[in-house]
Amino acid sequence: MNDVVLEVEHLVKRYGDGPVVVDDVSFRVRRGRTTALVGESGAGKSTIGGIVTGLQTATSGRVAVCGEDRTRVARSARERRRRGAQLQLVPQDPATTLDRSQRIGDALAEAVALGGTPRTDRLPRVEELATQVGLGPTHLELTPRSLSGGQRQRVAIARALATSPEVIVLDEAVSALDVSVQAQVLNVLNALQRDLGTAYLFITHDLAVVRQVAHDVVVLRHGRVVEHGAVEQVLGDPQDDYTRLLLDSTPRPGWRPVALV
Ligand SMILES: Nc1ncnc2c1ncn2[C@@H]1O[C@H](COP(=O)(O)OP(=O)(O)OP(=O)(O)O)[C@@H](O)[C@H]1O
Repeated sequence: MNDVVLEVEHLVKRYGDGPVVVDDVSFRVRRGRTTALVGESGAGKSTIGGIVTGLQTATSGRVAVCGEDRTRVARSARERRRRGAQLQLVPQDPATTLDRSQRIGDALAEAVALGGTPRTDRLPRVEELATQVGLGPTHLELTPRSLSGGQRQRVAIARALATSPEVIVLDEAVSALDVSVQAQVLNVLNALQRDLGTAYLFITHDLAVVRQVAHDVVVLRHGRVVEHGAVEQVLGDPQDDYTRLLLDSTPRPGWRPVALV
């Protein structure tokens, strides 16, 4: 039971007076494991990610990280830092969170400092983080502008790792990358999980990605969980029509688009 690092229980979200967009969603993420949250556009995936990371508030329900309640917004900078040390976010587009004119080395040093690493240990820690995500010393001298999309995403992952969090939420973090770069970043994530035991909540619309990284999957439709379980079980023998539909619309080896006549 104590290997549960993220617990979401009966989560409900309405924006203002609008309709319910997250409807009684519950799931868990275990230490060193990956849970994927899948569903088509508008299913409520990013809303759940926003609530879990504290960027949005839930209408009702409960979120706990490492057994501590996170339903309320952090009240102080100290509390935000403490929470950040346990859970980090990697967004779809790191350009939105990386300072375009800041050297990568400085951006990582800032994250390391926020994580509480003593001054004398910061440079070695920055170098260690860069190595962990497959970036070299020359990359640390560059600004995000001079990096490729895949390299920028590695920087975002390194920054998320700076506080040695128990869980990282990745919101469509590889969706904008082409397939070969995507595979490289997914390999980095898998290796880090093996070495560090970090848990991931992987938000994606892409079932091919789910097969490559996730242990468990939660299928969402219109804000509700339609199916939930081990990836092999849910994708290998889907019980819900919507999961079958998602699977049928995912390109696989040998898949041929049906000609429209
Ligand atoms: N700030 C907001 N105000 C009002 N409605 C919102 C807001 N953000 C999201 N919604 C609505 O909530 C529903 C769920 O959106 P959400 O972005 O969580 O879905 P998603 O599964 O992440 O979709 P996508 O893959 O397209 O990002 C949608 O109907 C969306 O229009």
